[in-house]
Amino acid sequence: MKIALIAHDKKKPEMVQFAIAYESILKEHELYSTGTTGTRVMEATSLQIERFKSGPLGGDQQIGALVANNEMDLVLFFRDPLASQPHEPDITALIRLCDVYGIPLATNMATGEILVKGLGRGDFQWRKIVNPKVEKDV
Ligand SMILES: O=C(CO)COP(=O)(O)O
Repeated sequence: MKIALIAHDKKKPEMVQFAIAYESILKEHELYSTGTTGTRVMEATSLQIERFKSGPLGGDQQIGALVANNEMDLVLFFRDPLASQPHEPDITALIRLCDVYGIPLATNMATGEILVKGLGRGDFQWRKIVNPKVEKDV
């Protein structure tokens, strides 16, 4: 499974704690992130993450392109709803693409925990049907 980790600045500490707590599940999967989020998570865990550009420089759009190509199975995007972002259109576009393609998306840690626990239980088997590129056991 391919999983994207993205967090706005105020939510990065939560994302790091989340990645530490669920490292044993996350390490079984291919991880992607926007630039700074990936750096923070890799500093705090032994997870290997393919980092894209920072969000304001196009990272959300790069992840959106994977969603549009059916090459992303889960997006964990801990948004900051209390700060305006210079790249708000990119954020909206990524969330929209997840809905267009029916990709599971968590925009806060509470939902992220439910999805990752489901991932650990094998609840994402259906992605193998809609995405033949998913070969590993999920
Ligand atoms: O801005 C972001 C998502 O919209 C996150 O980008 P960074 O991980 O580079 O901070």
